[in-house]
Parts: sequence; C-alpha cells; structure tokens
Amino acid sequence: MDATPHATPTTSSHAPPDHRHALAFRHVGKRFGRADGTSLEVLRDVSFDVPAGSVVSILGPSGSGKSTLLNMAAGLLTPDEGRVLVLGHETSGTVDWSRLGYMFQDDRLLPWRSALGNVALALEAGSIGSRERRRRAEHELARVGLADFAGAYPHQLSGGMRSRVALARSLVTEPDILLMDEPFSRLDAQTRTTMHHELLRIHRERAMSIVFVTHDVEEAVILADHIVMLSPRPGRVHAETTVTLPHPRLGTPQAQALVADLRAAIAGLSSDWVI
Ligand SMILES: Nc1ncnc2c1ncn2[C@@H]1O[C@H](COP(=O)(O)OP(=O)(O)OP(=O)(O)O)[C@@H](O)[C@H]1O
Repeated sequence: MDATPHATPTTSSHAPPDHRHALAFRHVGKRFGRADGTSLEVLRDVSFDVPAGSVVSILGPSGSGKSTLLNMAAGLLTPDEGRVLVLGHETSGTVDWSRLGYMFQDDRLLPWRSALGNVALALEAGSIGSRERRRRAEHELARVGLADFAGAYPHQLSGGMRSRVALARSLVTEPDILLMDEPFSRLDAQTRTTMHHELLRIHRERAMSIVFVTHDVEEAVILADHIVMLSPRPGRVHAETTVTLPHPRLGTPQAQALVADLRAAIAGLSSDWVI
C-alpha cells in the first residue's frame, strides 16, 4: 500500500505472545447483544501487537470496534473469542491494572475539583498519603505546563488546558501503557497540534507504550510508530503499517505521501469514513 521508504506494510501478527509486547491481541472476536435478541458482530479475528515502548495507532471508521479493543485491553470488556495479553498476562488472569492509564474522548474532569484535585484523584485508590498525592499531582501538572493553574477549576480552563489536566491525571500513576481514545478530537486544529507535540515529548521522556485510537489518518501518521488499520464493522485488521519517519512529521512531504497512501488504501473501504 505504501510507496515511501519510511513505511513498511506488514501482515497481522500470529506469533506467540511475547513479554516484549505491552499488549497482544490474538484472534479477538466480540459480539454485543441487541434488544431484539440478535447480536452485532463488532470484531472478527483481530490479531496485532503493541511492542513495549512504541506508539501504536488503531485507525478505523466509526463502529469498527476501536474503543471496544481499548476497553478489552483495560479489562472493562472480555473477548468472546481469542485472547488479550497485557504485559504478557492474560486479561482473564492476573494483571496489575495500575500499570495502565486511560484517556477518553471527553476529559471527564470533575467540575467541583480543581485541576490539582482532578489529577490527585487518580492516586486516591492506592495507599499513597494525601501530602504525597498532592506533591505528585503538582509535579505532573508542571510537566504538562500547568503549574500556575493547579487551583483553577475546569470551567476556568480552555479546552486545551482541560486536555492537559486529563493527560496529567492519566500519567500521574506512571503507567507502562497509556490507552488513548480519540483524546484530542474535540480540540481545535492548532491546540490539537500542540497536544501532539506534548504527547510525543512525554513519550520520549518515559518508558511507556501508547495505544492511540483515531479515525484521522493524519493524526495516526503524525504520532504512530505503527498503524493498525481496521476494516468497517466487523472490525478486522485491514492493514498494518510501520512508520519510521523522524519527528516532527506534520507537513513534511514524506508524511503527506504516507497520508495519501493510507487514504488511497481506505478509499472504498467505508463510505462513512471521513478522510
Ligand atoms: N456495550 C455495548 N453494547 C452494545 N453495543 C455496543 C457496546 N459497545 C459498543 N457497541 C457497538 O459496537 C460497535 C463498535 O463500537 P466501538 O465504540 O468500539 O467503535 P469505534 O470504532 O470506537 O467507533 P467510534 O469511532 O464511533 O467511536 C458500535 O456499533 C457500537 O454501537
């Protein structure tokens, strides 16, 4: 599918699970029951890996099961067929869920809590004392550039700032794997670009794997080391592409060529996929 020297299309991985993989999906299938008694097949025979330390983008049209895959990785849903492994462990067995962070499409900030209070919230389930929670939350807010807004409430923050608070909240537990479900889709283009830079900077600073769900081809190319493209429902792995272009990629001819290649690959795949 690809004409550039910086992208390598590969086939779905069927190799045995490996501990070097942050996540491994093996022949995953999922159906949801419907009110009329029938069921909706959402995912079929999906296999791919998220190598440790990588940024993997799951790209697919609406309804192709992208969020369902993330929810399986987070242990919120179980596959009907196949297996999902987190850091080498079956999600049906013993997984240390504190090693995962999740950032959603909406920021889900509590309006009655300050930025600091929202970030510290992520630590409240553990045994960390309140002073240490505060220290870590302050540190995390500073790392996303919001040291001066710790006391501000969500309604006092811009969309981009709220997004940074949500990012800090998902990072304050120092996860090994960060699951991101279209986290910047509600931001304006400029703020979105800023958040892409921020995310890549944070990724460079930490030994962390990121799974980034999007239906935006350009966003996938800007961020990902590896792109898993799903077909329309039931989602199957339509293609995988490894991206080795240096960062920053936005606007570079090589990135534009890869975006064009991927758009060509999905043309005709789905009429409701806005590319
Ligand atoms: N808990 C559920 N019960 C019933 N159906 C569900 C459930 N969760 C998801 N679905 C359905 O499964 C399909 C896939 O949903 P999912 O959210 O995983 O897709 P997606 O690719 O993330 O879509 P989008 O890009 O629109 O967010 C959709 O048709 C959705 O309505």
